[in-house]
Amino acid sequence: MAERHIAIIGAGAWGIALACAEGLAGRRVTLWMRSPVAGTVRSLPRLPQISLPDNVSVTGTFPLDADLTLLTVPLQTLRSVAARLPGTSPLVACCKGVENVTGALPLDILAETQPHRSHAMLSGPNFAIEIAGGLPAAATLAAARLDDARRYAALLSTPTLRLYASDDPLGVQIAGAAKNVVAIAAGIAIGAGLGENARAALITRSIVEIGRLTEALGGKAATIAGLSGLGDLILTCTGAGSRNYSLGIALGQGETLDTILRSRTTVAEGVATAPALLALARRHGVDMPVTNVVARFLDGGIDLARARELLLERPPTVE
Ligand SMILES: NC(=O)C1=CN([C@@H]2O[C@H](COP(=O)(O)OP(=O)(O)OC[C@H]3O[C@@H](n4cnc5c(N)ncnc54)[C@H](O)[C@@H]3O)[C@@H](O)[C@H]2O)C=CC1
Ligand SMILES: O=C(CO)COP(=O)(O)O
Repeated sequence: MAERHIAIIGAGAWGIALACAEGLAGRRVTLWMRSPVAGTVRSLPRLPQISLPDNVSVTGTFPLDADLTLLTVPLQTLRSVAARLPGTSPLVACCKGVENVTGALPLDILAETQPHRSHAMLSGPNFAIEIAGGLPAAATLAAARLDDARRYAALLSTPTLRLYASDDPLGVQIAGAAKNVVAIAAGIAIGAGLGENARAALITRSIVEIGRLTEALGGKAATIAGLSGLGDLILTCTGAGSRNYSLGIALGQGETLDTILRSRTTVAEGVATAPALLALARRHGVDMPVTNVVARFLDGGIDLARARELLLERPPTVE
């Protein structure tokens, strides 16, 4: 079989990690970054401890001839980057979130900016540093047509990164966006000293609200039990490496959002996604209590004491 060429757009932690995984699996990889690079670059600022495999080239020019193009820029910048992409290869969104201004999901943005190309979504419980280090992991590759999802999953799977195909891109996108918001809630619970029981309750109840929104938008609630839903909730709501969870912990300990954001250079997608996800749910008449508390707390509408009450004091209904 001819050598496969994978283009990766965005050289943050996730782009670097996927470049390592694909490069080590023997594929030719072109990793695009917005700041021009000179000469042969083997390590990049977001994961400085990682050395890129030889078959990964880093460039400031958009690649033209890839078999598949992965988009690994932060969700809020996806539209501006996708609109400039040349070529015809299928596009795989690897970013998680809801666009703040428009309420668009990743594949809505690709449909608007690149209407003539095929689109898919990759999402799952995957900390970049572990993927870059070749540790075993799994994720979901979803496309509207299962045949496409299978093809792209086969093209991208590696001996250590197992990709499962899905024909529910909507559910996978909602799950990937919502888990970052829930991770902030889980962090707040732990940071505020509410305990691990409280966190487990939050994670479990969030599955219900994410499933409700997914169904209301035409997706499958069962997707939320998979890698992009439950899998990523477990990782992000308990893993110390999560930026959303650690941001929540700092908030729960009383730090202000401004101070936390000023001390960081990496993206915590849940911050911009929380209000957009809540607005999306409201437009569809879906109640999302966990998302509601996170969005209101982040915008200063409620204080920590009220957030704690709201997270834990809803009258129990029927499970
Ligand atoms: N880091 C992780 O473990 C994982 C991240 N993701 C998702 O991948 C997406 C990217 O996250 P990370 O790579 O971790 O972020 P990061 O914070 O490490 O890096 C973001 C990168 O995007 C670049 N960037 C920012 N604005 C840009 C623009 N307008 N045009 C071009 N490039 C721009 C930055 O220079 C930086 O290199 C997010 O949606 C995140 O949720 C998904 C799975 C795992
Ligand atoms: O999406 C991720 C793991 O699947 C990364 O989570 P954070 O963005 O919270 O670090």
